[in-house]
Amino acid sequence: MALLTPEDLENLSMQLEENDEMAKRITGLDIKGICSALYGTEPGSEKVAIIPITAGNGIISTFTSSLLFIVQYFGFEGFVTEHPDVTGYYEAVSEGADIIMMADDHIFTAHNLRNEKIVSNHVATGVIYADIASRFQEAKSKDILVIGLGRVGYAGACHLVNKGFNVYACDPNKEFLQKAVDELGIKPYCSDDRKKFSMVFEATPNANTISEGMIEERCLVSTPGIPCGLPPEIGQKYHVDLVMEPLAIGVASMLYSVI
Ligand SMILES: NCCC[C@@H](N)C(=O)NCCCC[C@H](N)C(=O)O
Repeated sequence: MALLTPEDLENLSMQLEENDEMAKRITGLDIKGICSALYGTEPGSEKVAIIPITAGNGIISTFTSSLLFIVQYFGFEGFVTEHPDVTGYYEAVSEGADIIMMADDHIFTAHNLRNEKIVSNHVATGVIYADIASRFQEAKSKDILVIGLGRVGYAGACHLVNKGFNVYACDPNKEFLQKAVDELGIKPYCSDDRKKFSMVFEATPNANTISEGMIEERCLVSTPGIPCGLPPEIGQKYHVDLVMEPLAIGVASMLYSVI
């Protein structure tokens, strides 16, 4: 899994506001509205503790401060613990945190101590980006393309199947693809079919995974992927609406899913 870098998190406020406006324009709902529709929840007085974690590759300089900005943007009270790791956990609980957020190099989690709900960033991110793709108001069918069936893509594909969409998917890993066919009943996407989509959920850590043979003239691409899977020239040529942001949309989904 590619780790975030401080460069990914630069101008987070501007990226979040631009994507919030884009989501509102093309789906009719802003990110808060999509999260509420997804989970049937609304923020209350939950207090969120964010704990820096030194394991593995260690602390990413702007990660916890970015999380604090995001938590507050979505209407929660939040604080970053003074200490990392176990000491930070003890501090968080002692300070009355309702929700704990922390990440090592493998799992980024939100855990609600009051209702015991817990979620990983992979699942929460896959679900919300897939949901955004499925809400394209100009879509003329329920056909939707999922590119990438790893932990994020699979969670998104599962959500779309449950919502009743015709899910086509592709992944270079044939085992990932077969698992999704067997367990979710998705249809393998083959570029030879020359089928075009107006809704694409892209969940790969690779650039340029979207080719022009895949997309309709009016199309929504929704992706948490870094780098972006949509080549800029194709985005311009097809007037693609792109929802892509490195951290905040997935974090909003995590928070609303555990309250
Ligand atoms: N959609 C967001 C996915 C984030 C994930 N790819 C990542 O970089 N995880 C590593 C975070 C490490 C944080 C560090 N331990 C800290 O606490 O600063």
